[in-house]
Amino acid sequence: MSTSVSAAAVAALVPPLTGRRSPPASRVPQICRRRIRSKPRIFSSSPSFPIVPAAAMATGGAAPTASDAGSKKKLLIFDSEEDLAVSLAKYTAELSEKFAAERGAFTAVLSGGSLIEALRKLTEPPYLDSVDWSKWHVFWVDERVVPKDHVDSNYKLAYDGFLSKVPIPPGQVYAINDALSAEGAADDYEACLKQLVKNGVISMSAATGFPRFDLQLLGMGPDGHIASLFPGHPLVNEKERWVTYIKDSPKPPPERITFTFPVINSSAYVAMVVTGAGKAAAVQKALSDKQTSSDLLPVEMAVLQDGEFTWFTDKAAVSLLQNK
Ligand SMILES: O=C(O)[C@H](O)[C@@H](O)[C@H](O)[C@H](O)COP(=O)(O)O
Repeated sequence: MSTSVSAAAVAALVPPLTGRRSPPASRVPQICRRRIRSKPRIFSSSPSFPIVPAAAMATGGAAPTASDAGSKKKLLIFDSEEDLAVSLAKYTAELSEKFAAERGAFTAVLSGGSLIEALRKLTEPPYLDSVDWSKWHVFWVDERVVPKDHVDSNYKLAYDGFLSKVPIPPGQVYAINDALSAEGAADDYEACLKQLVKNGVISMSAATGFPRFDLQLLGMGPDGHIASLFPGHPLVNEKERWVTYIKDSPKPPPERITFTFPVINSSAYVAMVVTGAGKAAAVQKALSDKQTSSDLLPVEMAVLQDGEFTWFTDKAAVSLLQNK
């Protein structure tokens, strides 16, 4: 398992990304550290949730382009988790190819939880060989403040289930500094991101002034939380910080760091991977026509400024939706 170094080390060690070339792996240091029918079903829950043609999905043909993005939302419903995993791998691989070609790097953000298992097809043929893993830069939307070899660590979860099986240069995997307090780890991670923006590895959103990650792969809890942004917690209103911390997370462990909504909402692409009946009520609220602004779940506050937001769901997760 990789070890981490401080964010400050990135400034000195990660070379700027120029043109279409990413830093050679050797020069990059350790981090700062259904059976679906043949095609997924695409569902529109309200006029504000437009149907996007399946061709725009990674089901074949060209990968989606940034100019296609706008602020689109799509809901994909799979008959099985297996089919979801197949589609998610293809979607992710095509975005990797698109961003690697356009900017010489692909910035991918992971959450913890069941998302990692849903990414398993990326570690198998054809993607194991066809994806240009040297272009990947991996981040966490949230992390538990525990040692990286702790059973609760999102880094460990991702390393064991995904990162150890694909040849991403270790220096392009940005884990938190687990020697620091929650406050310190959040500051350190934000400093790391700022340095990587300076180096051109992470894009900036001209529209929001926050970093614009190429793809954020997120999960949602049964209570509608995403990242470590929980319903009713003041952190959901953070407008300045890129990364912040929580010491009273209702989901254990209590101490975590998390991206803020301005960073999540500046993404180019978000894949929201949600399966199981336990999440059906939150999915129903999030995709219902009757949204009220007073009691939004965190997942409802994930509204991209200029990007494409795709729900990857199974039948159980959408079982409470009408007209599915
Ligand atoms: O560290 C965490 O706890 C996660 O990042 C968290 O936001 C997770 O993604 C959701 O709770 C969904 O988890 P499941 O998919 O396992 O339900």
